[in-house]
Amino acid sequence: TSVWASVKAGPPDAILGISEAFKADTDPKKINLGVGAYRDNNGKPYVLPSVQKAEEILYKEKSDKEYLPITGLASFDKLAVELAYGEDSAPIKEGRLSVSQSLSGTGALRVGMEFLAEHYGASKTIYVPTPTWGNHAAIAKRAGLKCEKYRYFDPATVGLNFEAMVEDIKAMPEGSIVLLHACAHNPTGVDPTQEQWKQLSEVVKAKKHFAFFDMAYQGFASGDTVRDAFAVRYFVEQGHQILLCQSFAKNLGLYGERVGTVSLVTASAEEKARVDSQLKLVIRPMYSNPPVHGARLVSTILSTPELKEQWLSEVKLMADRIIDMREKLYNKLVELKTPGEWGHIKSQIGMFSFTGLKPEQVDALAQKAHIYLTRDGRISMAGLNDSNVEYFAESMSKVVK
Ligand SMILES: Cc1ncc(COP(=O)(O)O)c(CN[C@@H](CCC(=O)O)C(=O)O)c1O
Repeated sequence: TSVWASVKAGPPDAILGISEAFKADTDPKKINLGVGAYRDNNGKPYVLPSVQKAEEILYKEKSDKEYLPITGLASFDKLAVELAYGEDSAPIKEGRLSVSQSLSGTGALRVGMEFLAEHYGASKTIYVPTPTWGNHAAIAKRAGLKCEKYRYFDPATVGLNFEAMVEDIKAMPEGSIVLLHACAHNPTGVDPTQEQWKQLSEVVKAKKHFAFFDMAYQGFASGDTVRDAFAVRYFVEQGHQILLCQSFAKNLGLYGERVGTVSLVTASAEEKARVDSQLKLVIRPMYSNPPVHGARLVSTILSTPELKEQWLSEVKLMADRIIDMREKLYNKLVELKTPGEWGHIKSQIGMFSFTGLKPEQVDALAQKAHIYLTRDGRISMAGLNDSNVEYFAESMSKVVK
């Protein structure tokens, strides 16, 4: 028999599998609201003009294709964490922020969790919100961490169950690892307020928990990269030694370039050096060193003032278009007298709206209306535009009635 005779067929990915089903559908009315990837008002992927300009600059530079260091392109690492933490962040100024380029956000999560599994003594359990991004638990498992949950979303109010979240964080064994979405929570689009983040910092500190931030959407929630980094910067100012996973997939449209960072706040430059050396020992046998092109693009943009300004206006344009689609979808659903309350579609922020649609309603939308979204009822708002939002609202209204 074949060497692989015993290999079982695995399930399609809950998110990326939706795109496969969408591609296979031949109906011209089809709409893909699955994968969290921005599309412009014509439904097309958007290569940011600032990225196109950086491509031209790089092309003229005719750089070589040599290996990067294990921790990536140094200029990219520096500029990326300055964007996240702020240029005047104490760990950066005091030379005690350990940072490595990563294979986008997923790679940062994997390296970060493997690092904790090996070096974080207080716990081998990471607590993730309910619900959370579909890949978090699988990454934790392969990284060697146990994955548990804390309450987060309240279906009754379609909002944050802050009291339950705090209660669960307080109930975790001291020193637990708490995964926090820095902004634009996926899949719910529901974030703590700045006031609530301050309370969360106190609760995490009181229990000596470890704050593990996933920031995949900086700039995408509010259109303002500083505002979206509030939680990360506040926790650092409050003295938490956080780990941060950063992605440039969405806010710079570099999905397939796989550009991100993983960073850890340490106590001193000497400790940073030891942490750096152990990060390298996790990365080297995993993928040795990261791809150079995307890092050069980001480094070019963030180090050229007019390009950075242009980029910031582009990320705000993307965020604003999504907010515009929230308004339009809400108005259409109300116009169609769709049973139920739909205000959450407007109040949620970031790429996604957690509609409240049930799995069987999601299946009906795929089968009858050729509209694809994840079975938890999440829709990627950027999949909507002025020419399909009415059709989507009508179809959604039908399955709800
Ligand atoms: C919270 C969160 N963390 C990390 C990532 C990883 O993104 P990278 O591309 O590795 O930087 C995503 C992407 N989630 C999107 C995109 C598709 C996917 O990878 O699932 C989504 O949920 O649709 C995410 O939503």
